[in-house]
Amino acid sequence: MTKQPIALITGAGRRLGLHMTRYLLAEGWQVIALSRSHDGELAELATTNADLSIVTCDALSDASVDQAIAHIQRTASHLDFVLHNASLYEKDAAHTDDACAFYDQLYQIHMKLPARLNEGLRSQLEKRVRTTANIIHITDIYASNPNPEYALYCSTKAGLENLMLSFAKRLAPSIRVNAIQPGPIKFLPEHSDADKKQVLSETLLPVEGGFEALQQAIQSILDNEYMTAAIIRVDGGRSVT
Ligand SMILES: NC(=O)C1=CN([C@@H]2O[C@H](COP(=O)(O)OP(=O)(O)OC[C@H]3O[C@@H](n4cnc5c(N)ncnc54)[C@H](OP(=O)(O)O)[C@@H]3O)[C@@H](O)[C@H]2O)C=CC1
Ligand SMILES: Nc1nc2c(c(=O)[nH]1)N=C([C@H](O)[C@@H](O)CO)CN2
Repeated sequence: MTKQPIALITGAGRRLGLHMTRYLLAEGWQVIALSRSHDGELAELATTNADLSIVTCDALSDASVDQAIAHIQRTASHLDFVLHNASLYEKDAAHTDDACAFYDQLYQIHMKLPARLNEGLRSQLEKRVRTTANIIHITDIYASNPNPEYALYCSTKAGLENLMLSFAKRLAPSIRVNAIQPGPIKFLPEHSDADKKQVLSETLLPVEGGFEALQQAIQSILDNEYMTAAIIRVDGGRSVT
């Protein structure tokens, strides 16, 4: 009897992470949702989905990450997919008084957490039920062409992309590792109308892509057994303007 595939999603509490949690559950996956809190829509979803388990994980706490990895090592018989989605997106100018602490946070969320999960859960990924296991690093078009207002964010997303290449080399052939570079997918509430207008004016397809656009790219990577160490842009053409 084939066992059910299991996915682990970081930052699953809202937006893309929550969207992908819902999508993979609907596709018949078990989902381990890493989140800083057990409340809101994710907790509500877990009350009606036996295939969804929530694991507390705050990238800013080594103890929290240690406990999350140990819990998954103890309880997950296998893993088929890890989606590194967790992220912090703030301007450097908002952190003139705490730039060092802010940089540390960006490193912990965008680089240290993914690297620790990839290494810490390697044996579960080797036991996958699918042909190959998959790890996808969600980076940003800004990893290749940074927005100087977000220099610290962009540099750690570039680091996340470089980590993808190393893990693709280290974990082949049983585990495939790829990156997706989103463009203007879904603005945050704090984006002003002027910000949104400016960004879309620089985008060949001048609309927000929506989480479904990323979902389709993720599914295409999962379905393609010949993809590893690839970087896929989903940006409405913004990166070429
Ligand atoms: N939205 C867009 O247009 C774009 C998005 N991207 C990338 O796509 C991915 C998804 O984007 P989006 O959904 O907008 O992301 P969000 O900005 O909404 O953040 C994603 C999640 O990161 C988690 N997170 C934040 N801080 C921490 C922390 N200290 N420890 C653990 N988790 C943390 C939160 O999960 P929780 O609350 O569950 O803890 C949050 O829901 C991100 O990696 C983002 O950088 C790239 C370019 C454009
Ligand atoms: N963690 C996040 N990273 C990014 C977001 C976001 O909402 N959360 N949004 C963007 C912008 O939409 C950008 O693509 C357009 O200005 C970038 N990264």
